[in-house]
Amino acid sequence: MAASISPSVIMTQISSYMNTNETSDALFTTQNAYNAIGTYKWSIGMAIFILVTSIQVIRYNLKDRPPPGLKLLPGPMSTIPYIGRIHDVDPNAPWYAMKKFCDQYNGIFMSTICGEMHIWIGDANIAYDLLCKKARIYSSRPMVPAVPGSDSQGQYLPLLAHDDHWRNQRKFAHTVLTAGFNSKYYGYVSHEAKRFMYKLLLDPKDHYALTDRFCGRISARLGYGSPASAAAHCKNAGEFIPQISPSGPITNLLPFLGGLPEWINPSIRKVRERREKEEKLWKGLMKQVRADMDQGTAPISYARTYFERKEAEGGARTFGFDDHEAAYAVGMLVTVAIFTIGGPLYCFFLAMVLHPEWQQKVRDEYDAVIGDRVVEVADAPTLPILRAAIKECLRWRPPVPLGVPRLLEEDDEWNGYYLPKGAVIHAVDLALARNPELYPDAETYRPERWLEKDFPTYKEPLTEHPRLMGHHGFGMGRRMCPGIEVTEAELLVACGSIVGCFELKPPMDANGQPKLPDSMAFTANLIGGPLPFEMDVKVRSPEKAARIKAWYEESVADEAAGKIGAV
Ligand code: HEM
Repeated sequence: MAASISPSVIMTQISSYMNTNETSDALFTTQNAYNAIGTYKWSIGMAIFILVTSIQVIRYNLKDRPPPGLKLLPGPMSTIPYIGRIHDVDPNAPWYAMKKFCDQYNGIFMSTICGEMHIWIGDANIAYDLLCKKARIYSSRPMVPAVPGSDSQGQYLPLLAHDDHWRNQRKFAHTVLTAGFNSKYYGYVSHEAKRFMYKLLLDPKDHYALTDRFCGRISARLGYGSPASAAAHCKNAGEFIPQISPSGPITNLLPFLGGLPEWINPSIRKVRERREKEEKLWKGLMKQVRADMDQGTAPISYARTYFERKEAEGGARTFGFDDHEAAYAVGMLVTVAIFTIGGPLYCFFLAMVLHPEWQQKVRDEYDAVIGDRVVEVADAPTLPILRAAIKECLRWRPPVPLGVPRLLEEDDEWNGYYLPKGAVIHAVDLALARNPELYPDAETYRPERWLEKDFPTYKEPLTEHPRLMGHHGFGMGRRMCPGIEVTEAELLVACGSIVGCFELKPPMDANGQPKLPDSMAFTANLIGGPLPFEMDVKVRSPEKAARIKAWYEESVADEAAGKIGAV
């Protein structure tokens, strides 16, 4: 996604880029033929850089002029023309500055980043006016500069332009996710929660990695019917998300560097290598599912659904795509569900450590309603306190604080302002989540805002509300997130079961004082979550520990008996 720029991000990245020795190590030690280039490589590199920059600056000065009668949106002055505003934006959390500017400019402002216009929306009504009412022209995505062809090669659904690849993949996602929802995700979620708790019991300090792996295993099961690829998917997801983030490769900040050879811009090589590995992984898994289907042993999965539909249609282009695109459609759904759910799940643990009073309320509800078993997806209506504690995490620390960027496909006008074709549009979720009228005391974690009548966000009946569906954190209009229900299911089961069986506390320092985690220490990625923090995870009683062990053994036996995913 085209990147938001920040002053220090650019300076830090440029300096680390200029200092890297990677180029010389990789290519210039053994091949004499390159010696001459080696000697002048920085001169050549600088010459190319200056040439490309000059062309960009000229183009920038000629485009985006408003037609008569219209004006450009207001926005902060650029400290360095063309590059964009480059001070007072924290490179590790640019969303705070963007939220501040949204407030300063009454909910919408523009900035220029490397000659490209970015429009930032921090008001839900304006976002609705543009992204929903004018969905025809506001539903595309810009290419991620560091991932060439991200919008056009029929690969990554969330990044595709508003085209037939997107329509086909979106339909596929809707089909498999709805089937999963209707079948309560085939029991995969509670099945994996038993393993998660057992592993936590054995190794309570490993909570960060276990959280990631829990999401990866469910995702791999849903995608391919087996958790075997979970580790490979977690690794790929962990490398993919920085590569599409402003804080990732330098190309996302200075897109014209994407045109340079790999020896000048080594980040291009890293992206290429990850994509090659990912393609091999995803195509290999599709072959495996096909082979398991031939043996009659393939559990239900997105991949099996694709092949079954293809067979039923006599081998035609099912969902409008070939096997190559099908591999991407499945692989991307598996990948995206790891970091999107993993971040809020870990954020829930953070909130529980910082707010023991809410941890106790969630636990009391578990004791009263669930008693002595793992939470199931079907328990949702009876657990409003748990749902409120989860939803408040997504509002308090939005996992996609800048939204996922859109690309404006035609020139537009809004309230006398000119919004040019090609502008990158961001609905800044952090700003929406801090609306003081909707969310009084917005900076504070207060799940009661979803449970008590005197809050503007309260909704009845509590058997249904609060729920994640309809929350602005999942976007809006045609590109709204299709993964909301599976998110609800995984968070409900994992958060409820873990607080029901364990106590989550801050560790004590040498003076016996609690070492509270930093509630603001989050990843710098476009879609993120808390950085690993210290947390004591203690099982509530020896009886609970015995139950967790028994549940796990049952789950292993169920798996061995072929009961899991046997649809
Ligand atoms: C807390 C969890 C999640 C959050 C906060 C979240 C948020 C978002 C947001 C903000 C968007 C962009 C919407 C827009 O442009 O208006 C999006 C798109 C998307 N999400 Fe999620 N998401 C989550 C979980 C998931 C899961 C679990 C999946 C997969 C099953 C998923 C799959 C997708 C896909 C495929 C898109 C692209 C849709 C399109 O471009 O048409 N998300 N999500």
